[in-house]
This record gives sequence, structure tokens and C-alpha cells, in this order.
Amino acid sequence: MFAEAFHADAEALLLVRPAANRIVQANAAAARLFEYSIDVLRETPVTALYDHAIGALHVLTEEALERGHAYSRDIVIRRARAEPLEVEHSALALQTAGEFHILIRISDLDARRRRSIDEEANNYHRQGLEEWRRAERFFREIERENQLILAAAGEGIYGVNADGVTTFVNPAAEAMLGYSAAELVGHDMHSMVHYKHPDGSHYHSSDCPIYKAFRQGTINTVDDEVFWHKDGHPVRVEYTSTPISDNGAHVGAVIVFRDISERKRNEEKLRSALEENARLRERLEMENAYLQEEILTQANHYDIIGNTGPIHKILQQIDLVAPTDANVLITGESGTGKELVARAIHQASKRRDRPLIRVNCAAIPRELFESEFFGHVKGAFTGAVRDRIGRFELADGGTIFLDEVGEIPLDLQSKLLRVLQDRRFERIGEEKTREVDIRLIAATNRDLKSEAAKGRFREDLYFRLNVFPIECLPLRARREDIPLLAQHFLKIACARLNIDEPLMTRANIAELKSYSWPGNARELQNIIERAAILARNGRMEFHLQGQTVRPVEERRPTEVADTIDDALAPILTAREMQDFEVANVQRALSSTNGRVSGKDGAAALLGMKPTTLYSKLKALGIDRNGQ
Ligand SMILES: Nc1ncnc2c1ncn2[C@@H]1O[C@H](COP(=O)(O)OP(=O)(O)OP(=O)(O)O)[C@@H](O)[C@H]1O
Repeated sequence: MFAEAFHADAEALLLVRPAANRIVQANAAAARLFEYSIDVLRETPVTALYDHAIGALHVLTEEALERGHAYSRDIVIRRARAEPLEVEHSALALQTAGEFHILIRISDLDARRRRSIDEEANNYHRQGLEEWRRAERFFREIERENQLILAAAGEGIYGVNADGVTTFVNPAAEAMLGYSAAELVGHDMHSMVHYKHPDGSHYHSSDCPIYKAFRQGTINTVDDEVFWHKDGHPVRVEYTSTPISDNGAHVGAVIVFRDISERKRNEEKLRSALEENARLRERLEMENAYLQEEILTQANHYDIIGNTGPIHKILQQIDLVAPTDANVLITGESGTGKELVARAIHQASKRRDRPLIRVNCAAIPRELFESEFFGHVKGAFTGAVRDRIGRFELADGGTIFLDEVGEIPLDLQSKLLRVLQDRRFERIGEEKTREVDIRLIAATNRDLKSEAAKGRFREDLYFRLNVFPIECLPLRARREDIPLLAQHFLKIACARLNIDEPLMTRANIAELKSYSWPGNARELQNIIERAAILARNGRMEFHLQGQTVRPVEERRPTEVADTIDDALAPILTAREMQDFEVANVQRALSSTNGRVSGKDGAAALLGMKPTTLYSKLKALGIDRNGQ
């Protein structure tokens, strides 16, 4: 084992017996070093081998024998075929069987230096490699973390190079666009996902804000565009594209985007809910304003007063038609109660919980008819500064009452006909067709049938309106209702004005009944209200002008009856005749301040002798003051 190690050692070894000046053993490395075979070395005296350095060898040997070991670099090896070698000799003293041996190791210093340089170089190399590996590990770690961050990001992120070719896509982008990263990377991004606008028109890459990011070096933020999903559906996105620069050159862009479809859907829902809200609010406001107006103008109740045949007939007709949705046409002179009847029909119908919307067609300027009926959108015409809903829309679910329907211009009559047929219309300036659920009641003081015959009213519209006609007779045709109506109007006027109710005398009634009432119930109402306000000592005076009884000398004998009773006047009872006579006499006395006789006396006014008048006053229970 020892012998094997000895022979295999890489450095030259000589086992020397100093006392005999002999080399006991040499290894292969020694043979190469001295350029002799091992056998030759064993036969060569030590001093012969070192004849050029005997002194130094001696010192080495002595020191080894003395101290057990020694080193020397003073001994040079001479070789026949090569340069002298710079070596280190180390000597180890060994004692075997009482005899000293010295083991000399000859180390090639050059080779050792070379080895240590190599070693150093190796060390450097190893260190460099290690450093490099650490850096690589570091960067790999960073990249892995970046990848994790990019993968975890909820936003879609993709990178493109300066040619617009995709270089990177994160999983969120893959999910939003339906493409895998492998399908996108290496391909032109714009032509795959951004090639057309939402309306389908071509999107030139020259207009694309993403391209601008790296062509012009600008950061571009777009808040509503579409990217196209692999399956062809649009994905609404907002995105920011940021240029990537390298040494001052734009080498691409990174695009961070977010799918905003859901948000936009919610925004749109919200917007339409707000619009609907605004529409309903506007409608409520209008209904409210309308009702307020109605309350002001319609302070009395809707009771239809009267006990005559025509009134009974009207009440029957209301009962009959109210529960249906049939169109009703109410005819009659102004003030005969047409609107009252319309309201009574609405109140008795199933639509009573929705409003009755009245449109006074006589009060609408010609050019505003359509807008008033159907509404308009902002900007539809000069002055249309905001959307406005029309009366038909306002009446949706309720009743629309077209008062003075005969005043509607011919060109609008056809549009009205369409609404009545289809229950559909459009606001001015809007294409959207709207549907309404309305019941129509119309009123007129014109003879629409003859208007239609003269071409001033559409016949087809007339027939459609006239499904259920109701006629309101003039007051002079139902004088028996006057006392009841007068009392009714007096009661509500005094309640409204908060004044004491004056007495309605028989003479008052007689006077009211003798008047021809061209303004019908409305005129009666006004006269009563004025008289109630002006009443003195609880007594009213009416001062009826015009169509009442004139002084007798101005009239033909039969004219009194003519004035009082026109063709439609009813026949008076004896009692009514007496009331009438009382009122007549009272009026005569009041106009002469109680004077009976003489040229200006009441008897002259009445066309009778003063004595006759005195006895009449007595018989009728009237004093000279007309009481
Ligand atoms: N039979 C009646 N009973 C109680 N009030 C009545 C009656 N007829 C009319 N009136 C009252 O007389 C006034 C006028 O009636 P209304 O406005 O209905 O008439 P109109 O025919 O619609 O008039 P116009 O054609 O001028 O619009 C109202 O205050 C109404 O309440």
C-alpha cells in the first residue's frame, strides 16, 4: 500500500540512505524529473546526482537528521535534455531498524506556481459563475414575481412592439378576449381585436390611440371603445396605452384595459331609470299644475242641478255611457253645462282615479296645436327648449276632454283621427311611437254635422266623435230649472265668498225666469254671484240688461209675451204667472221710486190706471215701496 502510494505520487520521491550515499528507492515521477530510469537512479550515488549542489544537499540532510524535517529551495535540478528546474526539496528523516533514511520530495516550483495560477483563475471563474448564477436566479425570481403580478391583475394587460405585434398577454386579457396568449403573441394586435368600431365601420390602425402611444410617444386613455372577442362579440373597454422607450426610442407600448360592459349596462339602466323618473316627475308636475288650475277654476262641485225633462235625460245618458269607453260628443250653447256633463261622465267611469285632462281647443294658437296635443322633444322647433309631454300622454289611463273640438284645424284633425283609431302618436321631433290608453269626450257649440257638410270639419272624425251624442239644452228651454239653479249658485257663491246668504224672493225668481239667458247657466251663476256681493239688507237686485221686459209704451201689446217666451219658453202656471206679475209690478215701482200715479208713475209704466194699480197692489200684497 505504502509502496503503491510512493510510486503513484505525482511528485518526485527519493528514499535515501545518507550513511551509504545511496538512493534506496525512487518513484516514476523522480525518474521523469531526473530523466533516468528508476533502476539507474538506484544505482547512482546521491552526491553524483547532486554533484552541482553538494553543499546545499548536505545542509538539507543534516537539518533533516537533526530536526526530523527540512526544506530547501537552493538546490537546482540539472537535466541533460531540458532546462534546469527550480524546485523545492523537502526532507523527512525516517528511522527503520536503527538506520536513518531520508525521504526527499522534490516539488516542481514552476508547476506549483502554474497550478496556483490555474487555481486562482479557476477560483475567479468559479466566483464569476456563481455571481452570474445568483444574478440569473435574482432576475428569474423578479420575472416570476412580475409574471405572478401580471397574472393576478384583474385588468387585461398586453404588450406590443413598435410594429404593433403582440409580445405579451396576461391571463385576464386572454379571458376577456377569448384568445390564448399563444394565438395572440406574434400577431398584429389591432387587426385581431381592434379592427372595427362598434357600428361595424373599419378602424384604421392610423387612428388607433394604441399605435399613437409608440409612434408619437404619448400616453393615451380611452374611456369607451370596443375590443372584439374571438367569437365576434364586442367587449366594451376602457384602456390606457403607454409607450415603452429604450434609449430614447419608442419600442412598443403596454396596454392596460378593463371590461366595462357591465358598468355601461348598469349606467344605461340607471340613465333610462332616471329618464323614466324625470318623465314621470314631469308628468306628475304637469298633472299637479293642471289639477291646481282646475281647483281654482272649478271651485264648485259637479252636481248637475235640474228637475226638467232635458236634465233627467242627460243624467240617464251619463249613467248609460259612463261605464263604457265610448267616445262622447256633447253639444250645446256656451255655458249650458257641457263641461259639467263631461266631468260627471269621467267621475262615474272606471277611469275616475286617473285625471280628466281638459283641452280648450279655442284657446290654442294654431301653430301650437300639435305640440299641445302630442308634446315635443327639445329642439324640435324654435322655442322648444326642453322636452314637453302633450295632453294625450298626460291623460294616459284617464279621460281627455276636447272642449270646442270644432276649433281644431283641419290638418290636425287627421292626426287626431289616427290617435283615436290606433291610440298611438309621436311627439314632434321624435320617431318613437307612443301608445296611450284614453277615453275621449268632446264638446262643441257648433253644428259639426253642417261644418262637415261644408268641408270645414272632417266627416270621418265627426262620426268617430259622435259615437254617443249628448245635447245640453239652453237655459231658456228649461226655465223651470232656474229657481233650483239660482238657489244652488247662491249657496255655493256665499259659501265660497264667506258671506251671509241673501234672501231669494219670489220677485227675484220671477225676474230671473223672465230673462232669456243668452249666456245660459254660466251667466245665471255670474249674475247671482254679483247680486250676492252687492246685496243690501239681505236683498238682491239683478239689473238684468238687454233681453228682459221693456217699458210698455215701447212694445206692441203681444211683444211682452214674445220677449219672455221665445219659441222654447214653457207655459207658465197660474202661480208662476202671479209671481211674474208681482215681480213686474215691483220692478215698475222700484224704477219710479214708489210713485204710482202721474206721467212718470208705475201705473203709466204698467199701462194701467193708478186706481187699478192700487187695487192690484192690495190684492197682491205689495206696498208702494215694492215690498
Ligand atoms: N245643470 C247644472 N247644474 C249645476 N251647475 C251647472 C249646470 N249647468 C251649468 N252649470 C254651471 O255653469 C257653469 C258653466 O257650465 P259649463 O262650463 O259646464 O258649460 P259649457 O257648456 O261647458 O260652457 P262652454 O261651452 O262655454 O265651455 C259651470 O260653473 C257649471 O258648473
